[in-house]
Amino acid sequence: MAVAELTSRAAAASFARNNANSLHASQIYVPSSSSLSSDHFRARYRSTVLPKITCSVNQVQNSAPIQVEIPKDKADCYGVFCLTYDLKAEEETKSWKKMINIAVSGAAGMISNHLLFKLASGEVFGPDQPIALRLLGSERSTQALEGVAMELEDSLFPLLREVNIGIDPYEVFQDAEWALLIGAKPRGPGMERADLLDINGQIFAEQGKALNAVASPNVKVIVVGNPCNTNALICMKNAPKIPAKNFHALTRLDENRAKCQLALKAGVFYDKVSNVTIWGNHSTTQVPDFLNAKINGLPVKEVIKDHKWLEQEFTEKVQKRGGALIQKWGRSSAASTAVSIVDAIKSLVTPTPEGDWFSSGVYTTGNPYGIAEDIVFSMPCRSNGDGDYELVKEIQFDDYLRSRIAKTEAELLAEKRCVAHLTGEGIAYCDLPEDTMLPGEM
Ligand SMILES: NC(=O)C1=CN([C@@H]2O[C@H](COP(=O)(O)OP(=O)(O)OC[C@H]3O[C@@H](n4cnc5c(N)ncnc54)[C@H](OP(=O)(O)O)[C@@H]3O)[C@@H](O)[C@H]2O)C=CC1
Ligand SMILES: O=C([O-])CC(=O)C(=O)O
Repeated sequence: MAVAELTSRAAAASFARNNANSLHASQIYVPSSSSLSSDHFRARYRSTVLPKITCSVNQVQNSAPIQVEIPKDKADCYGVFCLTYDLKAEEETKSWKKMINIAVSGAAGMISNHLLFKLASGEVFGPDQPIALRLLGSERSTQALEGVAMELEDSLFPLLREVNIGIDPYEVFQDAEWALLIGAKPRGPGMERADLLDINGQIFAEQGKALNAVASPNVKVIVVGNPCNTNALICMKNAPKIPAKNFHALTRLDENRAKCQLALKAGVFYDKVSNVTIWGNHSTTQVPDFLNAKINGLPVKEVIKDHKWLEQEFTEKVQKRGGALIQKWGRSSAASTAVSIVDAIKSLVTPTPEGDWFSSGVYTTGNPYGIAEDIVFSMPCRSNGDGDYELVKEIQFDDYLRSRIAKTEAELLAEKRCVAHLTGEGIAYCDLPEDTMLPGEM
């Protein structure tokens, strides 16, 4: 075994951690690899001060032990990702953009298991955008997170340059430019919706504080964990340094579901359906808007003449699609949710096609539709591809759409009152209008 340069504590520490079982105590050898030449690699080590255990690393040829420090927790780089390639040293990577940091919570969960591999493949941010993944789990999922990191290692993604895993959001969210907040407690049998709001709200309050403290000041946050609108509001309220506009609740899955149903009814492929807005809450009060939606550039109501179907069957099908899927699959949508997260991010980093828009749960303050201020509500957005968005102004309303919007708005206002203790707005008072459901609970 030839000896790699052990100038890097991180590489040695990582190697030690990953190989501890197969090595003699206190004797750790670093494998030979041409790719470990000092010209092209330098090891990276998170600057966080961590509790340490030390072990010695022997170099085979001179056997002088090197003291390396192995962080006790998991908030450090993982395995092969401790090595950072000098991107400007190679012809094929010279033109790549600066690496971006993407934090993902619930990283050992089902949705993440699809999403992380899409992010790492380049499908989301493009083939010249190297990324670092910062994966947040909990005590429960520490082992599972390592498993995820191992699969990422074994996938040999050229664009994936760093993976950090950890259980402390103040470490994992460090310098995050995107935060995809997926981890949340599922509603258990007999659990009141108010209890779910409280338990998950606490998670998102904590994560908001952590983002505020350590993330990039312009971090874009997409909240997926349910109830995602109110979780996004809580997260935002606990992160006053981050622009409120940067917080999104994922309703893109609902938009995709609506497009699918409209395409099916009209007998066209999905790509002919555009301008679909989901209004309001990611719950069974959400409003899939068929008044403004188009098929082949024509108003949906001109193409689908069965307006009763639109008002009743279509609307209910979209609202309850998550539950229908759980009944078939035995678990909630994970792959299609991951796809919709990809769609949501791409909609922010690429210009919206002329005349079209996308749905996202965003902060209502200043909205042009007369929707109550200070909640997170799904609305039609456009982006010029810089990560930001604007609300679409040219929207029609009729009595049906207004009355449906009022219902989902009332639900979100009630949810907000229920989490006042987590948004810094006083004492919580829960008067949820009825026990409405998450899409997956039907
Ligand atoms: N907005 C949308 O369109 C959709 C939202 N969802 C929501 O996304 C979330 C994740 O779904 P999915 O990945 O399938 O779920 P999983 O149960 O597979 O994973 C979720 C992760 O959440 C974490 N978690 C569970 N309980 C708690 C808790 N008490 N405190 C903190 N974290 C917890 C777990 O991470 P760990 O063990 O590391 O703590 C777990 O890995 C759910 O809230 C789901 O309802 C789902 C589909 C669509
Ligand atoms: O309730 C859930 O976890 C599932 C969900 O949000 C959906 O499928 O839209």
